[in-house]
Order: sequence, then structure tokens, then C-alpha cells
Amino acid sequence: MEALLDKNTYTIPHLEGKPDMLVCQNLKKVYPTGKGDYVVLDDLHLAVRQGEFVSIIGHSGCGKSTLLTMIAGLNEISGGKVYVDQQEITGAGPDRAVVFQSPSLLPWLTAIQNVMIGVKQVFPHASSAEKTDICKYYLDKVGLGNDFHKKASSLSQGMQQRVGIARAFALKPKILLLDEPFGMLDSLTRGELQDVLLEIWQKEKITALAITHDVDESIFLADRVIMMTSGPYAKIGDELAIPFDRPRNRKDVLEHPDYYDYRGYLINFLNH
Ligand SMILES: Nc1ncnc2c1ncn2[C@@H]1O[C@H](COP(=O)(O)OP(=O)(O)OP(=O)(O)O)[C@@H](O)[C@H]1O
Repeated sequence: MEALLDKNTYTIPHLEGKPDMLVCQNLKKVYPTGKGDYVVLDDLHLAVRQGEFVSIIGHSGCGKSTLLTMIAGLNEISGGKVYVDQQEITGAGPDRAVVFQSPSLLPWLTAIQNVMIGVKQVFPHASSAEKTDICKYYLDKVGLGNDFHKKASSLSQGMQQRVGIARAFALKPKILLLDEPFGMLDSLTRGELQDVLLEIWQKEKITALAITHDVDESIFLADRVIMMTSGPYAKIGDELAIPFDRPRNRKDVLEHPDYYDYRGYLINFLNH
């Protein structure tokens, strides 16, 4: 365990000299309930550097989605502050794109029309050809180059989530927020989409924060895994830097001599 903690001092080459893109300060969330106030998160501090990929793990109900939706500006902040690129957030904005477990596409629209909705809002002054190019570029990147004009309702769940990922990247956000993005997919599709996500993330050098229940996924994706304590009054309990080389491929990660130490460390946290 000590050796692993030492590894937290490893420098991650692509983060050297990068400023913080996301800062959560003394964050608190209280849900009023019939039985009184329920304090989900309390005094939570988190800083994520520009271009960093952070995974968040923690027990079911500890407040991971609450944290993510507060950062997204979709859930009221009860106390503390969230800063994105040094600006305090006051609500949702195009600087933060969210990918939820279910992409909630408009089923009667095509793949490209679904991506276009957000692109039109974020780039109102771009020409129609430019907007179409942005949509096509990201749909192509997620492997839907031949499916631009298919209705969302005719796409498989995995393909719909590919559209969800394309839609988020197409907004060119500063931060990508992912809430169990692959939770509903079979393991093969899940693996494929993890690869797609990392490939685009690597190219765009975007800051990303992903909630996952899957310890292997948390390691494969992230530069750092954040472990949340169980609620109420949840906060960051521990963190682990994952200094595996980038770009990553699954085989190299799984065969890394330290892989099972990292995995064991995270599972040990969850078991206590
Ligand atoms: N609107 C709400 N009103 C009252 N309580 C809520 C509300 N939303 C969430 N909660 C409670 O807050 C706690 C944290 O919920 P949250 O969904 O953030 O946890 P989570 O860690 O994302 O869970 P999971 O891993 O199961 O998705 C839970 O106990 C949940 O029941």
C-alpha cells in the first residue's frame, strides 16, 4: 500500500504545468426530505487539472451523481462553490457537457439531427455547412460514419450512446462530465466505447470527470481515481494516481505489473 501511495507523487506527463480547470470548494448538498434535511455531501474539495481524466468511485447512494449534476449546474448547490476555468458557475452552460447513462435522444430525429440541436445553440453564428461538418466529424469519430441519417429510434443502445458521446464532444466543452456512461451496455460494447471515448479525449485534450461503478473501467480511463466516502456527509476519502502510459490500450494496462495492486487498492477502499 505504501508503494502505491508513493506513486501518487508520480508526475503524469500530459498534466505537467497545467492549471486547474475545475475546482470544487467546501461543496455541500442538502436534500430536504419528509424526515428533515439529508446532508449528502459536506465540505467536499476537488481540483481537476486541465486535460486531466478523473474517475469517481464510491458506494451506491454516496452522492456521486449529486456531485456531478452540481458541477453541471443542473442541481442547486447548498453550500460552497464550483469554479470552471476560474469562473464561479451559477447554472448550466455550454462549457460543461454531460453524458448520462441513457443518452435520451429524440427518437424521431436522426443521429445528425440529435447532435445538431446542441451545435446550433453553441455555435449560432457558424454557417450551416460548418455546423454540419462538426456533427459529421464527431459522429464519424464515434464510429457512426455510415449512420448520420438513421433515426435514433432505429439505433441500438450502444449506437445511441455513441451519439450521446458525439453530441457532448461536438459542443467543444471545457469539461466533459460522464455519469455511468456505459452502465447499461454489454461488456463488449462497453469496452469498445471506452476505447472510443479515450481516443477522442486524447485528441481533444479535454478535462473529463467520469462516475463509474466499475473499478477496472475507472483505472483504464483515468489519470486519477477519486474515492468517495459513503454518505451522509460524503467527501473525498482517498485518491490514487494512475500513471500508465497514454495512449492506452487495454492489453497493456491489464498486463502492467502494477495493475492488480491498483485494482486491489481501490477494491480495498470500497470494502471498508
Ligand atoms: N432529489 C432528491 N431528494 C432527496 N434525496 C435525494 C435526491 N436525489 C438524491 N437523493 C439521495 O441522495 C443520496 C445520493 O444520491 P446520488 O444519486 O447522488 O448517489 P450516487 O452515489 O450517484 O448513487 P448511485 O451510485 O446508486 O447512482 C441518496 O441517498 C439519494 O437517495
